Amino acid sequence: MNAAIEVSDLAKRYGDTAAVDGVSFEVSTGEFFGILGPNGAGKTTTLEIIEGLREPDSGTVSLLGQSPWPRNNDLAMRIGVQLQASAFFERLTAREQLHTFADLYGKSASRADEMLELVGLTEKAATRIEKLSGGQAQRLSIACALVHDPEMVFLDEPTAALDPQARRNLWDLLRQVNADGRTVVLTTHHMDEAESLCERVAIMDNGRILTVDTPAALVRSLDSATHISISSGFLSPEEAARVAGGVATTDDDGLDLTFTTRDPAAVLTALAERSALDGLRVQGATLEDVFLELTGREYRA
Ligand SMILES: Nc1ncnc2c1ncn2[C@@H]1O[C@H](COP(=O)(O)OP(=O)(O)OP(=O)(O)O)[C@@H](O)[C@H]1O
Repeated sequence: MNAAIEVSDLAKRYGDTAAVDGVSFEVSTGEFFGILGPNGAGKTTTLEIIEGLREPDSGTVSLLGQSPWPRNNDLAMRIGVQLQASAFFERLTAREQLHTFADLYGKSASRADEMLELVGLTEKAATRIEKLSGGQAQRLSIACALVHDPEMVFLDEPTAALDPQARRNLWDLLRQVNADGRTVVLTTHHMDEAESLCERVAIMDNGRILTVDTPAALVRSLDSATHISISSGFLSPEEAARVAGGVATTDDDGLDLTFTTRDPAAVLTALAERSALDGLRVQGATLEDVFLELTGREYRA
């Protein structure tokens, strides 16, 4: 594995708060890596230390083979950091904003326009920052992070405060950024975002990393049951018991008849044989179940 980032035993305190408390992980070149955790878990602090924006109390970071602290220009040219929309220059249009960033990095105006196109904002080029929607502003901030063609991009909660459609559009953009060969590291408190985008996820809570793996492996490691529901009223209790057939428990709340099983194929086959598939829903374990298993707490972002 060719590590783009190596983080070892990182720690950072703010007064009594151990914001980052012994964090270690590696990210390989070209990987889409996520740091997932609830508010205050320490994601932003970890990211800022890796980006070279904050000095750790202890521990080491190797970013593209170099130390990000104190800041050095070589690294600054090779990484892209998505700024919060509030960090934009005031009163500029989207195009002026991006041209200003391109200029700072010694890149051409045509490169800036290409980035505007990439993030789908060409039509909004002449719109002033304060008139952009939340999703458009987020996309512009991603364009700013990409304008100097960095090898690696850092995004801190890139889809916070977006509606579901805008989030999905942004996911497509981020997948494309990664497919273009860039290493992408993002923080998120959305389980579904981590599950959908990231090749590997570090689950963080109270300044510590609880586990790091692919979302699929994390969910598989739970060995948890699958819930299969159909609408109530299509099967008698006797038939439901036959479908369960000793491999499932049943629960009927008057709306849904739910089978909980570790052998979903058997239950689905028995339901299909009876043509009892009305309102079918199949729910496997999710990263939320992984968080619950690791912390004993429900996940609340
Ligand atoms: N500049 C600071 N001064 C004091 N405490 C801080 C500072 N920055 C962060 N903290 C505290 O450190 C802890 C970790 O914060 P951090 O912002 O890294 O978490 P996070 O996982 O990114 O959370 P969020 O999703 O809410 O941004 C929190 O308890 C926070 O209150």
